[in-house]
Amino acid sequence: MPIAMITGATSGFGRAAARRFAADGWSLILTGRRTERLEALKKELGDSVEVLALTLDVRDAQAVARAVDELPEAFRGVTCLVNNAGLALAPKPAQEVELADWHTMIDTNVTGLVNVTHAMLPLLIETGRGASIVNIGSVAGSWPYPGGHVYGATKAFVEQFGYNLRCDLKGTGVRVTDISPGMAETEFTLVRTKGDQGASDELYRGTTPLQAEDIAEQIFHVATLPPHININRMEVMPTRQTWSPFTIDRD
Ligand SMILES: NC(=O)C1=CN([C@@H]2O[C@H](COP(=O)(O)OP(=O)(O)OC[C@H]3O[C@@H](n4cnc5c(N)ncnc54)[C@H](OP(=O)(O)O)[C@@H]3O)[C@@H](O)[C@H]2O)C=CC1
Ligand SMILES: O=CCS(=O)(=O)O
Repeated sequence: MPIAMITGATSGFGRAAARRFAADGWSLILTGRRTERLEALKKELGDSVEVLALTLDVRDAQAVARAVDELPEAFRGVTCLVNNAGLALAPKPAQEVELADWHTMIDTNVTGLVNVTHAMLPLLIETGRGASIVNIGSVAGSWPYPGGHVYGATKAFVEQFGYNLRCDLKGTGVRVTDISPGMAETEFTLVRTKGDQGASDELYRGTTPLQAEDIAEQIFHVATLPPHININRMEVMPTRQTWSPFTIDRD
C-alpha cells in the first residue's frame, strides 16, 4: 500500500486527511506535537491501516532529520508528503503584534515546512513517479487583508517554494502542489486568537465555511491523480467567501 506522511495530523485538515487516506488503505506516518491526539488517531485508524505516530515539532530541524532517518524500513517508501502543520497568530494590526508571534509563524510555516521537505526529499525521489508533495498554503498568501501581515507572507513563501521545487525536481517524477484554502472551520481560529472560543464561533457564525473534510478530499485527489498530472496550485474558498474592494484613506 502507498504511504502518506502528514504533518499536523492532530487536528483540522491533517486529521481529516489521515482519515481520507486511510479510507483508501494508505499506510500513514502521522506527526504533530500532541502525543495523546496522535495515539487516539492511531487507535482509530490502526485496525484498518498501518500507522506510525511520531511526536514531532516541525520547527526542530534536528528532530525532524532524526525522525526521518530513523523511519522503519516499512515506512520509508513514502508516496505523498502533506506539509500541513502551520498556524496563524495575532489577528491585529502589525504595529500591535508581539515580535515573538511573528517568529512563531515563520518558524512553523516556513522553517518547519522547509525542515520536513529537506529531510523527506531523498525518500520521495527514491519513490519517483507518482510521488507528491502537497503543501498547504492559504488564500492569505495571495490576497492581503488587515491583520494578515506575517501569516500571509509565510504562505506566499510556501507557494513560491513549491514552484521552485518543481523546477529542481524535473525528471524525478515527484510532483508539488500548493493547496490554498480560504476560510475553514478547524481549530485554526482558536489557535490564532490564543484560545478565544467565542471569537472562533463568531467568525464561523451564520455562514458556511469549508470543513476539514473538504480540503482532505482535495489533498487526496491531488495525490492520487495519474502520475503525469501536476496541479501546481489549487485555491479553494467557501462559496460564501469572496474579496472586498480596495479601501481608501480619506481626509
Ligand atoms: N483553517 C483555515 O481557515 C485555513 C488553514 N490553513 C492552513 O492549514 C494548515 C492546517 O491548519 P488547520 O487544520 O486549519 O488548523 P488546526 O489548528 O486545526 O491544525 C493545525 C495543525 O498543525 C499542527 N502544528 C502546529 N504547529 C506545529 C509545530 N510546531 N509542529 C508540528 N505540528 C504543528 C497542529 O498540531 P499540534 O498542535 O499537535 O502540534 C495541528 O495538527 C495550516 O498550515 C494553516 O495555516 C490555510 C488556509 C485556511
Ligand atoms: O489561512 C487561513 C484563511 S484566512 O484566515 O487567511 O482567510
